[in-house]
Amino acid sequence: MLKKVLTLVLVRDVAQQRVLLGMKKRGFGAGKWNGFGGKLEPGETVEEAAKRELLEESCVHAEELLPAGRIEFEFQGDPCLLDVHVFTVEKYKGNPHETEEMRPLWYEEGEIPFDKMWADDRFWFPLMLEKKLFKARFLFKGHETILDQSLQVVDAL
Ligand SMILES: CSc1nc2ncnc(N)c2[nH]1
Repeated sequence: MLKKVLTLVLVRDVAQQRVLLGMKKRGFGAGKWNGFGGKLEPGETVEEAAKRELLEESCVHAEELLPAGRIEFEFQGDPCLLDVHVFTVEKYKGNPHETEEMRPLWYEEGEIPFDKMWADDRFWFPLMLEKKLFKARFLFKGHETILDQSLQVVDAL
């Protein structure tokens, strides 16, 4: 199996109990509210890539990345496994702005639009919001159906 490392960043306004999501405007996952992130560039650490993608996609500058979880995605029939490092950001600079990639919007923690997001999010978002480190695996059939999954709280990633 080929493995591709990706980053996924959720910005939190803890004071107002809100989470920043982005409406993906093109490419993989277009039409869904997502976290921010993407691929690593050559020579980049996971953290550097996470900060860069967040800035590029939302104009928000992360001052501190908090590891939140690790998710492995498999898509039936696709030999490439996605190894996603999930981070939350509570200390950041700048206000979210729409970019070519993403239209950012703050959502109240109790009103996350799970039915307009990837199907996996509803399973791990609650752990992320409770600051419980998690490891998960999802086997997708297409982009909407989860065939198999595992999710566990861990002491360390
Ligand atoms: C490939 S499956 C996937 N789940 C996701 N959840 C939130 N934001 C993403 N970009 C996600 N991708």
